[in-house]
Amino acid sequence: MNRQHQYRNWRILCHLEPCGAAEIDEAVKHAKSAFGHWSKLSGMDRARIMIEAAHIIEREEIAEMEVVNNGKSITEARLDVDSARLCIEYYAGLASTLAGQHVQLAGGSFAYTRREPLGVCVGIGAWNYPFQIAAWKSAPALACGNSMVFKPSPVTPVTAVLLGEIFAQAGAPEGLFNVVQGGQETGSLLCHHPDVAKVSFTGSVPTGKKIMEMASHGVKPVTLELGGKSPLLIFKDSDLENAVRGALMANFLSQGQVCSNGTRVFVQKDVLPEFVEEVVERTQAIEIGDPLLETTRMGALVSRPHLDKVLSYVDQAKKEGATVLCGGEAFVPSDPKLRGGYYMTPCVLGNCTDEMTCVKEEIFGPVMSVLSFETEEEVLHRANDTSLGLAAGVFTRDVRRAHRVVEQLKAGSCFINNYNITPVEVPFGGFKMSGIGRENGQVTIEYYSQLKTVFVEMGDVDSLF
Ligand SMILES: NC(=O)c1ccc[n+]([C@@H]2O[C@H](COP(=O)([O-])OP(=O)(O)OC[C@H]3O[C@@H](n4cnc5c(N)ncnc54)[C@H](O)[C@@H]3O)[C@@H](O)[C@H]2O)c1
Ligand SMILES: C[N+](C)(C)CCCC=O
Repeated sequence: MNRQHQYRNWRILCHLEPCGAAEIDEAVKHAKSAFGHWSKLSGMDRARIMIEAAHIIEREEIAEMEVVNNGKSITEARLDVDSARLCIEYYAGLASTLAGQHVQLAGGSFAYTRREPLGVCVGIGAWNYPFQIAAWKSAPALACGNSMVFKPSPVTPVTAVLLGEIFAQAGAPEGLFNVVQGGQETGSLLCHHPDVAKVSFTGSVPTGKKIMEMASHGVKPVTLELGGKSPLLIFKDSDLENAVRGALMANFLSQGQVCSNGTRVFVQKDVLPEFVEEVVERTQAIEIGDPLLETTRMGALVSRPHLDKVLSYVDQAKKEGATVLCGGEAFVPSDPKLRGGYYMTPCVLGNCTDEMTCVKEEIFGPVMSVLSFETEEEVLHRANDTSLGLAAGVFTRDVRRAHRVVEQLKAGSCFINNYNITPVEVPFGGFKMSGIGRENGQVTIEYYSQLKTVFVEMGDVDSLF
């Protein structure tokens, strides 16, 4: 097929220029100036503006723009936007609770601690949850009194700009949340900028390592939310209906482009045939197509090169001996306006073994690898045999087994009898090479603030000299 014909339905959303050193300098300067004002406000005053931003998010139709930005279904985009809104509300609630400690010392002297903001924080986002990532980073940063310069992925540059407009509309001081566009060069300029106090990054492990290295030059703290190859353990005593639902949630949200996905599905041998039959039937029933339709459950992958990469993982799996139980092919929707879109049929791979590439590497697409196991000890060893540790899940009716297993799973987020839920009140982040620090939950306040200790002498100086 000639390329012109194949891609005739391409539409250009907008033209964006990557920001260079001068633009980055300007953005950081604005953020620094906003920080001066914002950091002096009370938590209650910061909260008021953040709550207003959350209300605007509720009123605006952002989800449709996210669909166009990323390709995911409107149903999922609405959930992502809602998670962004909830996150901003949650941290608005925490803004006025930030407090230090009072410590009594001898002779009436005392010390107290102050929780202070860091300054200008940089956020660098991945393309799979563009709006949500911008909110998950900016909400705790702003609640603590910081300002932010945010760089979305150049693949999905649109909706972070909307968030910037929303904060401004809500009454945030000019320069509080700035969006800069560009790829790795722009990101690198941000990490190296001397007036940047912290870098919070979401993306791949190789880029995460570079971010950490760049930040180390300025001894800047980093939050790294990186990749995963998470295990999902399904024991024979589990409620199989729920386990199948969980496996689908663990693999096919956002066209499988989810860091926390449980792509290594270990099923106890006794229930493997039943599980496979049910999971394949449900996977084949997933409605693929126009992501703006209410009935669609799987939209388009993010780009042509990414679709090609995911399909090549399926080919490689076949060559290495896995069985394609369903899907794994490029999909051409019947609607002519969608032809040339980056669709594929969700795939379940059977007969997988631990050495296969599909089981070892993060595919970041709708490809579930099913593996069989016999004992708890064996599956725990295999589940933990990876350098990554973002998430893990277990399905069982045995409550003692559930807690015993999660205690031994080496992952930052463990799910018992569910998968891929991320309430904003709960910390999220990885063990091992899946990252450093946490997003969401109270603990994230510690990643966007620093403690100052103040000693107060009530007597005379007891000098040794
Ligand atoms: N743990 C999490 O919360 C989480 C969430 C979403 C995605 N991810 C991971 O993200 C990856 C997919 O996203 P991606 O392809 O956008 O990742 P990526 O690492 O290619 O890019 C992420 C961001 O980093 C920027 N970047 C790239 N090189 C840079 C450099 N040298 N200096 C500064 N910035 C640079 C990119 O422009 C982009 O904004 C997957 O591995 C996935 O698991 C993790
Ligand atoms: C909301 N999810 C589906 C758990 C995704 C969290 C962010 C990771 O990519």
